[in-house]
Amino acid sequence: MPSLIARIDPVDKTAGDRARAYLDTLTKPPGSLGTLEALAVQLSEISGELAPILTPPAVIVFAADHGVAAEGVSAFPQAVTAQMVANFAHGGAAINVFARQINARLEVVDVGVLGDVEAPGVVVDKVRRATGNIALEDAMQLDEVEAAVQVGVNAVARARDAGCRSVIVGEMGIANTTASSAMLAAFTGTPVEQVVGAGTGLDSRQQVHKAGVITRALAARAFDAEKPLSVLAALGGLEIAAMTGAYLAAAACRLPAIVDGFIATVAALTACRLCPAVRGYLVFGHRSQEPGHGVALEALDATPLLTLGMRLGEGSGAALAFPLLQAASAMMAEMATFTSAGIADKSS
Ligand SMILES: O=C(O)c1ccc[n+]([C@@H]2O[C@H](COP(=O)([O-])O)[C@@H](O)[C@H]2O)c1
Ligand SMILES: Cc1cc2nc[nH]c2cc1C
Repeated sequence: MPSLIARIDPVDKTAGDRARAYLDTLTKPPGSLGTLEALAVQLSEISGELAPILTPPAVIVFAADHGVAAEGVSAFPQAVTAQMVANFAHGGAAINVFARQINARLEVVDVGVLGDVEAPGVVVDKVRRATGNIALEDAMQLDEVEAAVQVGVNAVARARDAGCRSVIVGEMGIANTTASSAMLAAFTGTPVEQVVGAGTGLDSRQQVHKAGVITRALAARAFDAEKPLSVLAALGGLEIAAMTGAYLAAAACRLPAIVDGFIATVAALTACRLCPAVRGYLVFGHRSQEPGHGVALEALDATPLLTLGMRLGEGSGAALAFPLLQAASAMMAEMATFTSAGIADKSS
């Protein structure tokens, strides 16, 4: 991992300045395309180009189970993780639909599902079968964290080798909002009650129980909040570690990564704590309804593109945001300038 981190350069601010200047020559009042203009600048900073090609996008969904599911912290049984992996493989999940809409290369990676999934096309890269129950023991050993991070790095390498020019990372793992909330509380010191939510649909009484489990885990586990890998080992998840690796790898390849919801943003925060330069490569797709997402976004000083009241995961919100990135790049490539269109510029 140190060699991967050494390969991550800060984004190119000079290319961003060039993009900003070019934007003001296009046939529109300066700044009138709002967030799309900021997005175009960021895509130039990432790629070094005025109008980078972003297609095809890669959608990589990492799946894993969580021992803490035994504490009754999810509205759904643990078996749903494996069942949804089979659904991804057969093309029936929301992310399959949205990935098809944007012509993405979709890959599903089993980095730690408890059982064996008999389904075509799933990449089986199991580091272990589920994490330990964080209320009772560490989620993983440090060498398992490193192996799971590498699973994410390898998945991005496959996507790049297949010609992908942007990366969307998603996840599936029953109880992973518990692991994500615990990690976020550990990283930021935010009170547990402010980072706990319904996940797949807990009522308010069940959320109090979930907060109690997280509080116990935080008290019982040994970790150093300044060492992201130790936080992953004590409280995290195999898919969260793989997503962390995927964000690091996207940055090392100078590819934009679109961050999805709560779990994805906690993984993105983990990657940025490991290497702050990763932040410049991240575009935030949507704001999840999970309350901890706001805390995680604030920790990253991030404003998502869309607010759709979603809380699904799988990379779904990021996939829906992808056309906005395409629009930002296309506007740079295709819009006329004041000069080329013979339109009078703003009077001085
Ligand atoms: O992405 C989000 O913001 C999000 C918010 C709530 C739930 N999820 C999904 O729901 C699962 C975790 O919920 P839970 O209640 O089992 O912890 C997991 O598979 C996630 O993909 C995802
Ligand atoms: C059905 C279902 C689909 C999901 N996709 C991501 N997390 C999920 C959780 C459940 C329960």
